[in-house]
Amino acid sequence: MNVYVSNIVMAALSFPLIAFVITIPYMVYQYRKFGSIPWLRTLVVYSFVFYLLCAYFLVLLPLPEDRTAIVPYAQTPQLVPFNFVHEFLAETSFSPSNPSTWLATLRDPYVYEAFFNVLLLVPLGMYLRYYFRRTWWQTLIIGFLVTLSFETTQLTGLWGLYEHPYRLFDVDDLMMNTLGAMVGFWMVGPAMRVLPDFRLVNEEAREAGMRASVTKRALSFLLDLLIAGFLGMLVGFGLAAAGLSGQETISVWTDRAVLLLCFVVVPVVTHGQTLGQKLLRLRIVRSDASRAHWYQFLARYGLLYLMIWAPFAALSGVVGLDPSTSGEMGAIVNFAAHNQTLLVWAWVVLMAAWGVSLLVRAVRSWRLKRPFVMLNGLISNTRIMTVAGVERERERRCVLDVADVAALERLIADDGTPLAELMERAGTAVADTVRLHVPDPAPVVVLAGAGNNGGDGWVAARALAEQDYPVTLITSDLAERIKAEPARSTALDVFADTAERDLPLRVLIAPDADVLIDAIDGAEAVVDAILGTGFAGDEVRPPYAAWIRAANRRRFEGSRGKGRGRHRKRALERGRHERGERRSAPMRAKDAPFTVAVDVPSGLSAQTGAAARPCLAADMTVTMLAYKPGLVATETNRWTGMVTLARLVDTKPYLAALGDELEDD
Ligand SMILES: NC(=O)C1=CN([C@@H]2O[C@H](COP(=O)(O)OP(=O)(O)OC[C@H]3O[C@@H](n4cnc5c(N)ncnc54)[C@H](OP(=O)(O)O)[C@@H]3O)[C@@H](O)[C@H]2O)[C@H](O)CC1
Ligand SMILES: [K+]
Repeated sequence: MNVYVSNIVMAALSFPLIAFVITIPYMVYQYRKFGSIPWLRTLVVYSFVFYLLCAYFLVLLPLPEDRTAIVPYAQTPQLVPFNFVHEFLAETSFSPSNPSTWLATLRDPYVYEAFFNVLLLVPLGMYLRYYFRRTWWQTLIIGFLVTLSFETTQLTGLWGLYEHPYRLFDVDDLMMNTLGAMVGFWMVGPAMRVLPDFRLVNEEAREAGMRASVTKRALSFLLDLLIAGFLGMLVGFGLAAAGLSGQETISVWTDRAVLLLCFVVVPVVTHGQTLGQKLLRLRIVRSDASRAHWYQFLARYGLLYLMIWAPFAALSGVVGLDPSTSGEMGAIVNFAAHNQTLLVWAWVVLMAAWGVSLLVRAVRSWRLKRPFVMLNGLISNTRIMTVAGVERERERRCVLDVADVAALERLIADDGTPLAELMERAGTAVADTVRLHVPDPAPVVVLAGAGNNGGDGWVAARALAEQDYPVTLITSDLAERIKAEPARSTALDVFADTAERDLPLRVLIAPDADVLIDAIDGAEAVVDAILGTGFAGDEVRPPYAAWIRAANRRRFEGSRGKGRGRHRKRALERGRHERGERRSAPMRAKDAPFTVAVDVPSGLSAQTGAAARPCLAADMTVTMLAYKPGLVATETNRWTGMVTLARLVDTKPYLAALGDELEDD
């Protein structure tokens, strides 16, 4: 027993070192893959590393005294399955019918070793299922391979490091370890219902990763300094080889050249990325996310260089250091040494001003939830954004009026991609969004209007049903009575497909209020494909108004089946959240379904952003082809939730043509 404990202590002692070594690569990998690093993931990954360390130490330690040691019992592999049961029965007085022998059994080495062998890989099975999302058979194979690696390491004497096996290769160990992995796999199953789902954690991390956090920027700067330091070292070797190593001025200027290369020349070549930023998918841009000029990189990093070194150099002058000892900033130091009183004051004032500005910028960024802006960024009019953030910002700047979107659609159709195909892609994009937020098949309600926005809804409904999501599509009329094209043919197509392929998709035509509310109450996701860019007026007509009210009620009040009925009824009568009379947006209910609006939330004018009565409140809006003016105004955020763009096609060439057309007009 003591051996187990001491091995775990050994693992705990070596863990900080391992953690230190893996942290930078881990952060770089996570930032590249997800953009941000949730604490939960770090906890899980580091605990997994610690567990592996414990497992290997338990299996491999203690090592024999010397390389040639022969451990007699370990020389012949034990290949008889269940040998430990025979040995146990042969050597003890255990009798199943005699309870007084049971307790002694637990203290028997054969029993507790088998127990520990099972226990050893229980966590592995848990991690494999919960974090790595492996199936049972993959867990079985991985569990077996891991235990095989333990046993072969023992058999080969740490892969040849020792001349003889120092522990017994035992098939019973293989079996018990693998069993342990499977026990872990089954045990974690029920817990996964309450544990956070890592697919959603990843999704949130991706969203949060759109921002260039302070940590991410600091890490990229650290990487750049490491790269510059390494290059500086190489140059140093070069200088030494050329016999120039002793010359201070040369080394000062080569250091500066290396910094210039890393922080100015490289960004010029890569259009705004130092190597560290490239690694972490960051980019230096102007404050409006447009491309920065070479002199801005120079200003940004030149200022930073001065901000880091000048105060120290000036201070050393002020405190009377010998200019010749302070190296590269000698001139400043020299000047400072001769104007001490003046400089002491100038220095104090500047530092105080800098401190105050730092505080102001920090409070501003915290209150407005905006990234922290560095002083050198402010002066050079540059900032660091994530590559994805730059992309999104640029997309959001390319806003098209609703009439222009229609013109764009025509251009695309004339070029050979018909509207029906665009509808197919639009609906698929919506279904993909639902699947990202509700990763396992669960009931979905699609509210489909009679226009082409509804057509997108029909496509999304089929795409989800194809992935085994039980879908209820609510429509106001029979598919054949839909007037808009290609919505009509698409709906007919989906209808026929559903019957033919027996998809889990039921269509409710003009359901009454109770049926509608029941369907929405049972849904994990709601797709709002009622009204899109074709909506007009400041009131939504029936039956859509009732659909929107039902979806909003479920979103803000929770499901009807879950108590608080009277309270909810009153709230519904007041209907304040629909009329937008509340100053602040109402709280989303905890159990609200994920609500995604197709193109624009129903009731919101895509052109002006004005909300009609009622207007649907979504968690996310997937808008097609281009952002519309009504979606980018911050006030509409409470209806749209986060807005993402589904490009459907590469719109760049068409946008250029459209631009020419608009100019001609
Ligand atoms: N942009 C693209 O690339 C694509 C967009 N698609 C989708 O199509 C819609 C636009 O479709 P459209 O048919 O032009 O219009 P809508 O479906 O948004 O709306 C038309 C229906 O709305 C009814 N309506 C209008 N005002 C009201 C109101 N105040 N109350 C109730 N109902 C209203 C209207 O009924 P009418 O009786 O007035 O005719 C129509 O039934 C776009 O948003 C995208 O989602 C395609 O997928 C292709 C690609
Ligand atoms: K909609």
